[in-house]
Amino acid sequence: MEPVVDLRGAVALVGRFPALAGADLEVGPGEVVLLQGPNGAGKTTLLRCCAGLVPVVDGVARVLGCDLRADRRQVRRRVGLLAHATGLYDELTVEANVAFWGRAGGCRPEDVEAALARMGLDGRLRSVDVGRLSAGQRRRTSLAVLLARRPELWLLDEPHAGLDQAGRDLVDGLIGDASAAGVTVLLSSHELDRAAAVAHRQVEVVGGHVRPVPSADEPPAAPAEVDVEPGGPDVA
Ligand SMILES: Nc1ncnc2c1ncn2[C@@H]1O[C@H](COP(=O)(O)OP(=O)(O)OP(=O)(O)O)[C@@H](O)[C@H]1O
Repeated sequence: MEPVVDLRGAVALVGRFPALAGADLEVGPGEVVLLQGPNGAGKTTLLRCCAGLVPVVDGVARVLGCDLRADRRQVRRRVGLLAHATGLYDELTVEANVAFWGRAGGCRPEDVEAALARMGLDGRLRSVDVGRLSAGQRRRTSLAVLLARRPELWLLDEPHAGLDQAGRDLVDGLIGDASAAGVTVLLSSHELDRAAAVAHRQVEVVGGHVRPVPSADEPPAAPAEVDVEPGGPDVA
């Protein structure tokens, strides 16, 4: 089966800066993969790259079977990106935003209703303009948009940020349900304990490269073999 995300030596530019500098990552259907790594490492760029928003100039970059180097626009309808910038319209209500962005992604009216209910936005908040929402309520609205669009690949940039305890638990539940339904999830987070609990595996992004992170129950790597000259190693 073809991987959902298939990056091999992918180089992606942000402006003229190669924020992905030869990234390798393969993710299969239904997998939940956590991207960890320091500030500026390239996590957001990797997620945006998979959403078809960043030009890939070298290597292999295929997402959901689409060749991002040939045409990165075709993948956009099939993925859901939860980003720092919400893209929501301040002057529209929560419900109107979810309906607008949901329809742009081809969703049905019942998907909008189900998404609002799942995110706890089906009461008073549905009629409130997004410009009047708190940061956490906006985050919930963005998540409702993502749910309504029912994407095949979820790309979540710091999905727990700005949410209260109930909201964080809700996000974890959404990720678990999505994965159980065969949806693939890539998420970045600095809240490693919480995010690791919902992920099947973790990778580390450093300097625009991706490295595996061994799982806690994997045996530690064998020590590297060292060639020792007869007479023993030099001691400084
Ligand atoms: N608009 C831009 N122009 C130039 N360089 C940029 C731009 N946006 C990001 N970069 C650079 O690309 C690199 C990767 O940034 P990215 O936002 O992907 O990192 P990150 O791992 O998501 O960081 P954080 O944990 O702080 O969110 C950084 O070195 C950053 O300075």
